[in-house]
Amino acid sequence: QLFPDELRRDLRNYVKKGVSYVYPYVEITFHEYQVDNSFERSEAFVSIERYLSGNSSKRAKRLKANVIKGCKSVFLSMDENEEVTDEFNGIQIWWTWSKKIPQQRPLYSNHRDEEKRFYRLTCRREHRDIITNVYLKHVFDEGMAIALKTRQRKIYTNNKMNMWSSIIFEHPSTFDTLAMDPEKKKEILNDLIAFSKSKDYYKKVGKSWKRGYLLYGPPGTGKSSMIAAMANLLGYDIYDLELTSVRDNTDLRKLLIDTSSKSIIVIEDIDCSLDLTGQRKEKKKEESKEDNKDPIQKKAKEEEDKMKKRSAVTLSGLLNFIDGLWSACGSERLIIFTTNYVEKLDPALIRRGRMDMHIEMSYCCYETFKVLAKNYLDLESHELFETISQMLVETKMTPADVAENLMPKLDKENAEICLNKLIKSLEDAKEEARLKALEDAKIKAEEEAGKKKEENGEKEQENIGAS
Ligand SMILES: Nc1ncnc2c1ncn2[C@@H]1O[C@H](COP(=O)(O)OP(=O)(O)OP(=O)(O)O)[C@@H](O)[C@H]1O
Ligand SMILES: [Mg+2]
Repeated sequence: QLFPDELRRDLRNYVKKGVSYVYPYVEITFHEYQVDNSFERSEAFVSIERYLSGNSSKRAKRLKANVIKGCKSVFLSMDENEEVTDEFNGIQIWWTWSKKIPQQRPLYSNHRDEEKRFYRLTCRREHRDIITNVYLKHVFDEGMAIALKTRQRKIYTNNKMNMWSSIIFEHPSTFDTLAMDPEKKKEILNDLIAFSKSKDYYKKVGKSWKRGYLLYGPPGTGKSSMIAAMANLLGYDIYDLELTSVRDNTDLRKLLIDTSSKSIIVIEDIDCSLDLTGQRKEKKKEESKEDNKDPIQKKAKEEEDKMKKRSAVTLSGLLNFIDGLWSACGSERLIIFTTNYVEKLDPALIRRGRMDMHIEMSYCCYETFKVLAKNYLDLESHELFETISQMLVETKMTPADVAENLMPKLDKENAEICLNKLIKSLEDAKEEARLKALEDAKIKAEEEAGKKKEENGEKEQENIGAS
């Protein structure tokens, strides 16, 4: 034997080293499926796909359009074997993707197309460390962020089987269209943005990353619109929790464990959805309508009442959900309660720390009106604004009603006609309020007179008895 084994091995290593010395690049490959028969696409692959679609579709010459499930826009990616160049801190990186079609088709394969797709990154050898340590993290983070931005958001509601069912969430309300005092709006906006960025802070202080808001105010003042605007701002999903169809605390817990991070959990009308204070309370507006309901509606109402009685979710169950230990599973969540009657709520439910921010949505003031006029009529100022401003001080009207008046109904209705429509309704509302006040005063006077009469009657009786 001319070459002993050892020598041969050394020689081989030498040749390898020599070649890699001449070849000044490093290649890293990312396969779509890490394990051959796994269903799940590798997270790295998906992130790279998104990153490159966002970043380099401008640079690639041949593009491929994809529609991805659960993603709201068409997204472009480079075509097969196309190369795109990315730049990071002055370093050049080349990306390509291609696929391998295996020689032997596996008998059982989970993938629809058996080809194996992969991305390949090429960079210069001296950049290897910065690429693997910094650049790739940047790619993954960006890719995740793009995925989050372009995904279709959902609104979930709990059904009778105690599971969430969802539909696509496409509410147009935003903080621009939301009419309220600009300063208060700014405060809420800042609060939300600060929350969404403070992952590390919450970790540092040892709190789970969530925040509670209580929205209260009369019907039609924009509480639901505010929630939609929050979801749109942060890109969160919404879980609309109907407490009356949750049977007990165990079911509540199960539902909440099933929610994902980056979401808003909403309990609307908390004062009437749960027996929190010992007696059930209904919305006033519903009570007055009770008498002239048709039988079908009445039946439905009875059913609902029955449901409510069956539901054994308790205040302590709910509080546990808000800040009990297990509420820490999952993170980055907002919890929002809405109510028309804040004074009816149990103080334990709304104390600070549980509901971090109390937001009052109130009747339309001049500032609110100005936002609505801008949104609905494209008006920044008008000679009628002055009049309306004064009338809004005297008369309570909800933003919903003001908006209704400002909306042009017919094509020929211009801004001035709409403003006059609003003035007319404000006058009507004022008159109505005046009449109601008179009526109330009359009833009160009658009651008092009745009481006096009774007292006098009793006295007379006593007098008769005494004599
Ligand atoms: N502050 C507001 N800014 C913009 N639009 C508003 C505002 N308030 C109400 N509206 C309009 O009125 C409609 C009803 O408002 P919304 O459903 O948000 O009221 P709400 O406070 O949730 O009422 P409820 O207590 O009955 O649930 C909305 O679709 C919206 O168009
Ligand atoms: Mg609402």
